[in-house]
Amino acid sequence: MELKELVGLKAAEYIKDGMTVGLGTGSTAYYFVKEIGRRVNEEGLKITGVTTSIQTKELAESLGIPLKSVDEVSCIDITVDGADEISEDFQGIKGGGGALLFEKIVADNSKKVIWIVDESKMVKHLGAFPLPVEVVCYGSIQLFNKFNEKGYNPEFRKTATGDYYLTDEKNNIIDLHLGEILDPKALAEELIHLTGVVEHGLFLDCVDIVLVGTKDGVKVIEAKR
Ligand SMILES: O=C[C@H](O)[C@H](O)[C@H](O)COP(=O)(O)O
Repeated sequence: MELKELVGLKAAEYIKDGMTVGLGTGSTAYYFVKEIGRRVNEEGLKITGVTTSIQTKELAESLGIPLKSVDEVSCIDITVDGADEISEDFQGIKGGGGALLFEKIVADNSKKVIWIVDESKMVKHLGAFPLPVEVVCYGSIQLFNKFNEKGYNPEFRKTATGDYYLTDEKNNIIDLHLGEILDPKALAEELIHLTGVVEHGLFLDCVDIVLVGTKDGVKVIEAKR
């Protein structure tokens, strides 16, 4: 079994009847959502899902998982999501799949957040993975130029056909190729205050449990935040 599938199945064990569950986005979260769908259909599991992207909404709908929007629930019991990088002190980069904005809104409204990754995502410092920054289209070239001046090595995310990538909220993404982020909190603070930046992919002090898929099985790590 693929490591991504292993952690997806393990995460589903945390989900119990009556819960409101944040359904993450990406190729790892896919296995979690599939398993929740299977349990809803085969075991009669009663949950309400809150999705983190149009992609996950379509998947969950196709599996018959009952859904509500984040604004229709009082809070979310557990959110299970993937991550692009997790540092030694459990800070994360997310948004490789472009879903960072909805993912952060859902995570911020969750009592417990679980990230599911394979061991290749566990790093010492964040930054080898390009940091996604979601920006409104108007003025995005000005922001790009600012990032360039700061030496952040920006790159507009493009589609396979060469068009500017658009998020579910119809914003652009600028990926910053930083190499190493030694002070993620300072960077997060700087980015979120730039006019035109909607959100960035630094997910700080956000996760409670990390499930890491290794060749020897799933490692369960309780993160302190
Ligand atoms: O925008 C996408 C999300 O943040 C994903 O959870 C993240 O990119 C990890 O995706 P994957 O499990 O496909 O590596």
